[in-house]
Amino acid sequence: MTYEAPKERTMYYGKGDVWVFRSYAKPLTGVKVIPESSFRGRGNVLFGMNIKVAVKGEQFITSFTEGDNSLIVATDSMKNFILRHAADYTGATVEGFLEYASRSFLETYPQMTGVRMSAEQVPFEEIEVGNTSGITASDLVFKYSHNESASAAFVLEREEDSINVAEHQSGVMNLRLIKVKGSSFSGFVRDEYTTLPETSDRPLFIFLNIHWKYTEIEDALDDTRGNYIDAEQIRDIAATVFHENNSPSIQSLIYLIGIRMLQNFSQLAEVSFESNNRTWETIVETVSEGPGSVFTEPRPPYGFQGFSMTREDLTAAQRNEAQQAGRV
Ligand SMILES: O=c1[nH]c(=O)c2[nH]c(=O)[nH]c2[nH]1
Repeated sequence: MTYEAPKERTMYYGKGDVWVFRSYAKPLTGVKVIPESSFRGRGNVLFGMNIKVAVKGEQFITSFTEGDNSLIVATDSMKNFILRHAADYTGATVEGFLEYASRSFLETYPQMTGVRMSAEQVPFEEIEVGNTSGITASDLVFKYSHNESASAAFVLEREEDSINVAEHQSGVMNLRLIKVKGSSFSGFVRDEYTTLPETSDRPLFIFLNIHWKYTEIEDALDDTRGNYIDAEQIRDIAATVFHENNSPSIQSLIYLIGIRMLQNFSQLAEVSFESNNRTWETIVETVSEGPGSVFTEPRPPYGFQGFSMTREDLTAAQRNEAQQAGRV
C-alpha cells in the first residue's frame, strides 16, 4: 500500500476567539411565523459573536518558507478589522456580518484569495423586571445565556475580478433537550455482544447541532427579503417534534425534525444533524410514592449520529404519506 501526497498544500492563518459585542444593531423583523415557535424577531440591543477567521492566498508561501512577513496582515490586525467593521455593519444577522466582513478583507488585501469566517452568536436573553404597574421585559438589562446558540460559517473566494460565496452554513449549536418519557429503543441487533435491554419507554437526553443551507444565499444575508430563518425557530421545531413523537430512536427523531424544517421553510436546500445520546443513567426506576425516578449523569462512552437531508427527502416522505393514505 502506498500513499500519494496531495498536489495542493494546506496553508492558512487567522484568529480565533474574536469576541464582538455590538449594541443597538438593526432589529430582525419580518420573519415567517411558524406554528412551532413564538419567535417574531429579535431586538438586537445586544448583538454578540465569537468569531474565527482564517485567510488563504498563494502569496503567503514565503511567510512560511522564508520568514518573509512583508505580506502578512497580523492576526492582531485581523481582530481589529473585524471589530471596526462591526461598527459599520447595518444588517441584523450573523450571516450578513460574516459575509460583509469576509468580503471587506478580500477587498482590502489583494494577497488574500479566500476567507473562511465562522461565528457562534452569544445569546442574550430578555429578562423581566417589575414595578407596581406590572412586569415587562427590560430593554436595558439582558441575561448572558449559556444555552444553545446560533452559528454561521462563510467561505468567500476571489475569482478574477469578483468575490463569491463558495460555502455557507447556518446552525444552532449545543441544543440540549431531555424528554422524560415517551421514547423507546428496541428491535436492534441482538447477538453475543448485546447487553442493552430493549426499552419501550425511556427518558431520552440528546445534544444536537443542526445546520442548514439556503437555496438562495441572499436569503441568509438580507433580512429584508423575509426568508431569514432564526436559530430559535429551528430550536422550537426540534422541541415540538420531540414532544409530539414517540420516537423509536434518535436516528428516527432527527429525520422527523429535518422533514419538519423542510416543510416549514421552502427556502431551505439542505439540513444536517449531529446528535449525541446523553441519556441519564437510571438509579431508582420508581420512587416509593411514584411516579418519579432518580437519575445520574451517564458514564462514558456516548453514542452519536450524523445525518443530512435535502428537499428530495421531503418529496419522498410526502409521496410515501400519500401512498399510505391510498391517494396514489
Ligand atoms: O436512539 C438510539 N440509537 C442508537 O443507535 C442507540 N444505540 C444505543 O445503545 N442506544 C441507542 N439509542
